[in-house]
Amino acid sequence: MTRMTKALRRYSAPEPVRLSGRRWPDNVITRAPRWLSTDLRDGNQSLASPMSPARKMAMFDLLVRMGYKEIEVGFPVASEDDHAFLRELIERDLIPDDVRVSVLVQARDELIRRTVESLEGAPRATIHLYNATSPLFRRLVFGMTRDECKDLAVQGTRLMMKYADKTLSDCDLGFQYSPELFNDTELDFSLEVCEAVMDVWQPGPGREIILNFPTTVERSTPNVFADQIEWLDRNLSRREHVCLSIHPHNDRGTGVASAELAMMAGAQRIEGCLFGNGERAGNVDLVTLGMNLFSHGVDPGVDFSDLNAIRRVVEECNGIPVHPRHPYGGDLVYTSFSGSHQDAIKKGFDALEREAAAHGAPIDEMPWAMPYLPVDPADVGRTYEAVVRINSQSGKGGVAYIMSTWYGRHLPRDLQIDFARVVQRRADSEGMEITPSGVRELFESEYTCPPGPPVFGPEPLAVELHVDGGGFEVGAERADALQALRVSLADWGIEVRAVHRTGVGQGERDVEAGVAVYAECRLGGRTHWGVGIERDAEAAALRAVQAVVHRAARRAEPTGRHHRELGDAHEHARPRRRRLATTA
Ligand SMILES: CC(=O)SCCNC(=O)CCNC(=O)[C@H](O)C(C)(C)COP(=O)(O)OP(=O)(O)OC[C@H]1O[C@@H](n2cnc3c(N)ncnc32)[C@H](O)[C@@H]1OP(=O)(O)O
Ligand SMILES: CC(C)C(=O)C(=O)O
Repeated sequence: MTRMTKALRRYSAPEPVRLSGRRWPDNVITRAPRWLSTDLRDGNQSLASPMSPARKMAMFDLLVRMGYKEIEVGFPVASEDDHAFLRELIERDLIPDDVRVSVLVQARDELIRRTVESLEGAPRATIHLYNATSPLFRRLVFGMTRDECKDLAVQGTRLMMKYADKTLSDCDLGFQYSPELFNDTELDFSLEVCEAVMDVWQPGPGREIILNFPTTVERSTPNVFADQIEWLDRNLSRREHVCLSIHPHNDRGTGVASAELAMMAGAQRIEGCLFGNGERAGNVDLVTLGMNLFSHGVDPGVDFSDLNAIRRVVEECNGIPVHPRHPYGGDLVYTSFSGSHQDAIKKGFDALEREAAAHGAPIDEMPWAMPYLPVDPADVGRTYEAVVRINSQSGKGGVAYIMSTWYGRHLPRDLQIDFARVVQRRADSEGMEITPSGVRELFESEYTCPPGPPVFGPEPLAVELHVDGGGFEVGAERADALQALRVSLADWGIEVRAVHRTGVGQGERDVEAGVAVYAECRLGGRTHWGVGIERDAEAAALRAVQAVVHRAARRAEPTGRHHRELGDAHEHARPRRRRLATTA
């Protein structure tokens, strides 16, 4: 018996909710909830080194820039830093008119008094009061009965209102109450406490109450939380004056799912942190939630269009790196290494370009239907550069993608296959990723030839292929020239099987303009590819064939067997009827 098997009997699943005729499974999320960022409170309190005032300010600025309208800025009685930060926001008038800050406090007289005082001068703010309500906490932490526990919340609310009456008469004051450990609390008791709190606060027209239900430690599957929220949604009195808020944690890794199902069940507001910072496995991740909405065409009401910059600020403020696989924002989430994924992505981008051209519309206005990419990286400020990266798992699609997107080289299919083998050999031998510039260098060393006549065999092959003068006739049309080239090369035992001509210069990194000719030739009994890129098609074609000869020579060089091949190839290359043109 392993240690874990033995330990199994220590755990049990929480009770499911008995809810008949549940409605949430049929609901669809069609609009964004109200968001509250608790980066500066729950997020901050989970850090080994809580944020300095400067880091807090950077986080606050970011949240405001992104469009968050409700921001929990701290627990003012927790630390001098929290208090000072709140005072700075108020005294320097740094809270935009459409932003409401909130502060958290326990249901303890002295702490409530000081919290209310810390808000003095704020034009608008929300006080967030909490106490734990679950049976475990009632027994273990507070030693209280249900009634005493309810009374703690009721007294806390009364005290908050009493102090606020004195100190915050000019403040547009909001109130939020959270039964901490809601998900572990008997539903009827959560309701009883909330109703008692509402009896004190008296929500009504123009006087909302935010009732916030946390999965303080996530312990159930998300459907159970959704059932709990639907049950509240059905049973809370004064429902139209209640903002039903949730505060999911992520202990089981299902914080986002819990939040989404709870929205379907009636939650109107969500509290969380950017990139899921927060206690233990984090608060629910506001980036993923917002981007999930976006990916369904629902406006999240928050701007993620420069996700890299957002991530940098968050990493800096929290001192915690965002995982490379973090949904939407991680370094690797728009990147594919594996061949079949790359092939599908390349085909997807090719189709998108074709469809955009057919509609005469820019690509970024076309519907997004891309294999393996749930959203367009460009929509969150990412480039396509990292979409495909090359290692030993890659295939021809990926290699072709790099060559076309980065360098504007649109390789014919058979050359893609040929080059993918070359890349695969290199990736296998080096056992690591090959960068795009590495791919290009490999391509050039394989398929292009250095300037000057090609070296072929022990003696230089005295061939320089000229377009005009002596070698072969060049017609007025490019096609004629290529045809002439084809005929003439046949004289040399070089069979040009296919010549592909494309423009170059559409790559992200390569603005070289001109014509690329990809020549597939038979020489010495083997197929060789060569590439020429020149200003005009004829020159490029000649350069391509020259590259073929060069490559054939290189491939024939190293071994005895290859030397024999070289001899054969040399033989094959001797002119049978006429020379094209020779250098001295
Ligand atoms: C799930 C959450 O994230 S809740 C927010 C948690 N965040 C924080 O705790 C960070 C800020 N907290 C602090 O800085 C400190 O805890 C303070 C300043 C609030 C209080 O500090 P202290 O009074 O020194 O001590 P401490 O936190 O240990 O207090 C625990 C006491 O508060 C009581 N308590 C805890 N939570 C609450 C609450 N919500 N309402 C009323 N009493 C509470 C406990 O029962 C305990 O009482 P006891 O001393 O009679 O046993
Ligand atoms: C104070 C409450 C909302 C909380 O942070 C939690 O329960 O996680």
